[in-house]
Amino acid sequence: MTYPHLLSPITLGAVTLPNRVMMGSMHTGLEETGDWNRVAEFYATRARGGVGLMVTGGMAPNREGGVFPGAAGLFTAQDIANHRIVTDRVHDAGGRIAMQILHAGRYAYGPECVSASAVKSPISPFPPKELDEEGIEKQIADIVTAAARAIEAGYDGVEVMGSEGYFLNQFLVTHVNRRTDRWGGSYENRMRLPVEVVRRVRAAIGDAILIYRISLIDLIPDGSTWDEVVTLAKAIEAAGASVLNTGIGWHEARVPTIATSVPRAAFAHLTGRLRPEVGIPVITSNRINTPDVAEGLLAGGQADMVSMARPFLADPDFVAKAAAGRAAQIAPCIACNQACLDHTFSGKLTSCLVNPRACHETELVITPTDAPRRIAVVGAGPAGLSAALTAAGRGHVVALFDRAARVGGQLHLAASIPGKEEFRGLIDWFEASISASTVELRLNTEATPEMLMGFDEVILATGITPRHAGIAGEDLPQVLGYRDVLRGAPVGKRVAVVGAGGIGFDVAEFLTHHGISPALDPALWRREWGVGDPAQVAGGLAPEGPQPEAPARQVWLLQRKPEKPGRKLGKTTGWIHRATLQMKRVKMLGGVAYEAITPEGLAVTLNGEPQVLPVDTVVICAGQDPDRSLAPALEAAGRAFHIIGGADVAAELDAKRAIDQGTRLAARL
Ligand SMILES: Cc1cc2nc3c(=O)[nH]c(=O)nc-3n(C[C@H](O)[C@H](O)[C@H](O)COP(=O)(O)O)c2cc1C
Ligand code: SF4
Repeated sequence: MTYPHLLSPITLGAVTLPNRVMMGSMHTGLEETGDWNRVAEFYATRARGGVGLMVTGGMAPNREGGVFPGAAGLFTAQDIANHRIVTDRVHDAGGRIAMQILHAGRYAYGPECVSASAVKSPISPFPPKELDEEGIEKQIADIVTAAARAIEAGYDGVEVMGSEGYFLNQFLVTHVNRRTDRWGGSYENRMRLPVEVVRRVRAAIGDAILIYRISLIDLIPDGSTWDEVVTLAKAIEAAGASVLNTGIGWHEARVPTIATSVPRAAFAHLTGRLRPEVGIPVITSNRINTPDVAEGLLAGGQADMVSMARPFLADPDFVAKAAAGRAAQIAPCIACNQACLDHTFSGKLTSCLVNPRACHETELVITPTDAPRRIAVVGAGPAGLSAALTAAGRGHVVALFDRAARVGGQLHLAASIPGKEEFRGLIDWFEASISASTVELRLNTEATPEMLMGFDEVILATGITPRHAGIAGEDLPQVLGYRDVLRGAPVGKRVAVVGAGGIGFDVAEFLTHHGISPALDPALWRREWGVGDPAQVAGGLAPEGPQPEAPARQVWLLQRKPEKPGRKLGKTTGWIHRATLQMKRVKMLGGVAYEAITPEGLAVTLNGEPQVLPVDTVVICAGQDPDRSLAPALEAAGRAFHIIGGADVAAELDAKRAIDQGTRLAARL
């Protein structure tokens, strides 16, 4: 496929971009490391990959507006000099970059946070201080100063963050803005702050690019109406913005907006609705992760540009590969959030499950080898595939063995879960990358110790074997392993899932679901999560609330630990899995002592009370053990080997760790 729309130039103010792809803003934590060479290399790598325009992660305009204490910003001459390292490197690489200014308002983590009114956010422990007239003036002045400094530091423009429920967004809605002065009350008054900010930023930055990120749908009660969004967009255009980028949902919204279970381009129709209302270009965003989807949106008139944020963590060369007819080799963002947003929210540096080099460009350096060796990799799951591809890319001679007929290992199980279909894209990418590489792929082949003897290095990536739960009656026919279930074994109507880790949750989602996956059907997904039309109801939440499909089965999700199931799920996605299972009326129970599986069901003791759960099927998700069955024979033959992935640590299936470990091992062989 070719991408004539995506790869056509567009002019924003004084700057002409070579294509219509923008890397959306992502706070990575890199700036806070103080290693500016590393920051510069992160962006320069993506500039070299051909992206039209990049936006930095949100920079604080002042201390009170930082998302967390110590959030980076342009406060001193040294800060400006540091950012200059980044912009110089990006420009040398032929790229363009704008700096996002993000004032967090009541989302700022700290007692100094400020907002329109003293209305605490449900996701922050800190009630904000209500700003007085002088305080508002100070906030505007600080944002304008940050913009002017960004230009001084060499940025091609700025993005003013006006969505996701941050400071400027907070002034727009009566829910947070209870003021009666000229900054509150009528919509004209409530939008005064963002419009004034844009007007003064424009005056401060000359003809540089000015992006305004506008919230198209707040997904909170009493959010903006569609008429208000359009009114604001027109006023922002008149105030001097070059382009409107779109934001979706406040952070406190209880609707997922970027998770993998959100359909691709689920909100692009709203950008399409805004586009004819304004004269400046509009950018669409969220869950767009392939050039085909992006091209389709532009060709269909939904937007003038496409923002992709996480896809540029997964593959810095997205645009270059699309342009070169190598789209199948673009490492896909599977929207898992495991190494990006989950890291951000745990105070760790952002990276990417698919691409461990993301934000580690200066540290995880993969160079050609000057001593090519023969390397055998056993197991074509994520660990083995990553090791094989990295080693072959460096010039080693690699053979990759797997007893299965396809590469992917446990990724196939993940891909079978409704809402995790993106994993198929990851398998496809591995397959395309292996066939474009020099790796000798030996599928349907059970590697034996004898076969491995002639190699210089042996890597065991043989994965896991599921563990038994140790419950009496586990050998009865109604007891199944999770692998059998996910591969399609018949299951009854009332099911106990034993073990409520990530796999237990996945299995419960699989078992309660029937019909098409909502992730593949935007209308179904919107109904399931209660997303309405912002033109009908302020904020865009359907008045009738979420309307999930009836569950296919009654499921009990059980764990021994006496805590609420799901504690260990991803920081930013755990709530989505819990909410999904609640909608499917799954009974999630902790503190369960398993007594026995009998023809009548599963006998347990719960809160000291013995009882029998009347289930016809029991699915065991009790963890897994490393499969190192080849190790003893190799050891006996005196053959050294490396162990990676689940074969190394099998506590929880962890593709992020597997890919990272495989890549890092092969980078140093
Ligand atoms: C790790 C991470 C950090 C982010 N930080 C910001 C930010 O600082 N400012 C912002 O406007 N959006 C931020 N976002 C949101 C992205 O710009 C984007 O809207 C979102 O990831 C959905 O787009 P995507 O599916 O293309 O990734 C962040 C997203 C991620 C994953
Ligand atoms: S960690 Fe997952 S969501 Fe984040 S960029 Fe990588 S693939 Fe995408």
